[in-house]
Amino acid sequence: MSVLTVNAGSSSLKWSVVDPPETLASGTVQRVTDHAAALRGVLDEAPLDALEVVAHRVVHGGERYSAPVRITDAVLDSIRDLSVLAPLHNPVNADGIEVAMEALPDVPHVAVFDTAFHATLPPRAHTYAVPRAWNVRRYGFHGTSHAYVSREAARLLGRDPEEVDVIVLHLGNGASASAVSKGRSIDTSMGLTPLEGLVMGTRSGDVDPALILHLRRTLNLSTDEIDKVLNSRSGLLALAGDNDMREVHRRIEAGDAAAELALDVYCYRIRKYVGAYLAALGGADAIAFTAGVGENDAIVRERSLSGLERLGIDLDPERNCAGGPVISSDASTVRVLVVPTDEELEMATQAVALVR
Ligand SMILES: Nc1ncnc2c1ncn2[C@@H]1O[C@H](COP(=O)(O)OP(=O)(O)O)[C@@H](O)[C@H]1O
Ligand SMILES: CC(=O)OP(=O)(O)O
Ligand SMILES: [Mg+2]
Repeated sequence: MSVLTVNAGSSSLKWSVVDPPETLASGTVQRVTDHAAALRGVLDEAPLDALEVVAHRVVHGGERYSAPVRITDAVLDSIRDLSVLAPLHNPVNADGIEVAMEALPDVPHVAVFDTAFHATLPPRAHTYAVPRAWNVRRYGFHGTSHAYVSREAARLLGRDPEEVDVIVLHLGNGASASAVSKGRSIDTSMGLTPLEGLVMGTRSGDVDPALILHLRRTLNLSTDEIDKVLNSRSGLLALAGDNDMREVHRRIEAGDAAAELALDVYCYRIRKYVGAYLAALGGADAIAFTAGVGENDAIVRERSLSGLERLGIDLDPERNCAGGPVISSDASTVRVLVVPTDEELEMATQAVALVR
């Protein structure tokens, strides 16, 4: 019995065939522009015998979905309706579902939502101080990854997830931080949409909300233009000229001052969220770095957490360069970890639990 997972991210299409906890095959199509075409290619090549279920990553589940759900036409409609709150993701997630359901009509298809793990946010963390009638709130994203990585972090500490407080730093093309207390997400940096919080490849993260008014009034930009700039042409891309952190480092080595500033802004934002979540949790047992940048980039990890010894955070430079799993010194009261995420395995496990 096996599960096909489809993870249509903002910059890539990741897939795997999993027989939990075993991954039988997997692949990534990078720099995807046409997710539907890319998925058709994957479906031609992936080993799909004895397929039991297809698990689809869906970024925004809105108010309605706080757990995985079997996909029906009505579910697909509501995923499309939520596109306005996740413009880089829900449309391609929905396209992927349509392609896969057409190609594999005889197996159940399950949506696993990025927002689900953050359904436990307390009101003080998910409420914006704006009129109630607007019916907006913080949802948070990358939840499948934050769930998996916070559990893995507890395992590395040799403790039960219910006993530990962990800060997870998911640094991919999209990036978010979360505060996970005793297995439950209590705060996270992305908000109503995946735009808020950390600096990302092409997204600004936190800005003064009045920036949008300022742009409308002074540059006369339309809502769609502002949306496009903040989501697709900001972040590292705007500051350094490239959204890939590896290229940012290459430019810094070549003496590029703009790239140096971009890295500085990126890491300083992470540092501020770590401070905020240490306070929210009342201290943490561990900080876990994950996703493309978090798992591979020792410089980002060092820049984000250096000089925090007074907060109990003491990185070991050699362990950090070696890539973990433990990268803090023995004196560090907060253990700093590198934990490779596995959204595919987590999605597959959740989908199997739903259909069996
Ligand atoms: N060795 C590396 N050093 C620094 N950054 C890296 C490295 N490898 C990958 N990355 C970064 O990781 C990002 C992709 O992360 P990933 O988690 O796969 O993102 P997504 O799921 O959003 O597509 C790339 O944009 C790149 O900047
Ligand atoms: C929610 C989100 O930003 O996802 P990704 O990092 O895959 O773009
Ligand atoms: Mg991702």
